[in-house]
Amino acid sequence: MSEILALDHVTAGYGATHVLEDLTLSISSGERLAIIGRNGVGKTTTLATAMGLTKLHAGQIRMAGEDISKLAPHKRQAKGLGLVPQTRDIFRSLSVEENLLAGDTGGWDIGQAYELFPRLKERRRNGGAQLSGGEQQMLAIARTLMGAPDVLLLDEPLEGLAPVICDMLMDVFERLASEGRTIVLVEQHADLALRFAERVVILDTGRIVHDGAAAEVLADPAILDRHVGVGLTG
Ligand SMILES: Nc1ncnc2c1ncn2[C@@H]1O[C@H](COP(=O)(O)OP(=O)(O)OP(=O)(O)O)[C@@H](O)[C@H]1O
Repeated sequence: MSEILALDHVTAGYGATHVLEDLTLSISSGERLAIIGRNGVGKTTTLATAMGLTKLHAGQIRMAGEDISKLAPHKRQAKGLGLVPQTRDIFRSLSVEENLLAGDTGGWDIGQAYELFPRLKERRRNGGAQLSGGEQQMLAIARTLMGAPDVLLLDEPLEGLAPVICDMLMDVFERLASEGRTIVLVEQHADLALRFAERVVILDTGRIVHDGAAAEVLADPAILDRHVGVGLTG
C-alpha cells in the first residue's frame, strides 16, 4: 500500500514546549491505525500536528508525498485530511443542519451525512446545545465528513458515551474504512480500538514505544500492560 500521511522526524508542541520528540510515523492509504497510550503522552498532539494545529519545531508532514508542513489547517483539509477533535467543537447556537453546512467544502452533500446518521436528520432543526453527547459526536464526525476527507483522524470519539452509542459509532467507522478511507483512531477504549484497527502505535511521552499488528497486541495483552499500564476489558 502507498503512503498517504507521514510524520517524518517530527518534533512539535505548544509554543516552545516539545510534546512530540523526533516522531516518525508513516500511514498507508486505506490503513486502520489505532494510537493508544496513557493520558498526556501526546496522542492528541500527534493528530493536531498532522492537521497543523501545533508548533512544528523540526521534521516534515507529508500528505500523498507532498510536503504540507507549512500549510494552514484549512489547506490540509483541502488536501484530504479531516480531524474530529476530542472537544467536538460543534456550534451550540446553530442547528444541526447549520453545523453541517459549516463543514461543507464542496465534498459531501448533506444527504450523505443524514444517510450515515439518520438521527441527525431527525434532529436537523435542533440547536447544537440541545443534543445528547452521542448526537454531538455524530454531528462532529458528520461535519468533518462533509469535507470528504481521504484520511479521517478521530480523537477519542467514544469518550463519555453509552456502550450502545459506542457500538453504533464503531459500525460507522467500519463502514467508512470499508469504503477505502484511511482511519486513525485515538482511543482510551483499547479493546474496541484494537478490534477495529489492523495496526497499533503505542505512545509514551511523545515517542513511539510500540508499532505493530493489532492482532499481536490482542494476543499478548502484556504489551499493553507494559506500555499503557492497563489490560484489556471484555
Ligand atoms: N494547548 C496546549 N498548550 C500547552 N500544552 C498542552 C496543550 N495541549 C496539551 N498540552 C500538553 O501536551 C502534553 C500532551 O497532551 P496530549 O493532549 O497530546 O496527550 P494525550 O495523549 O492526547 O492525552 P489525553 O489522553 O489526556 O487526551 C500534555 O503534557 C499536555 O498537558
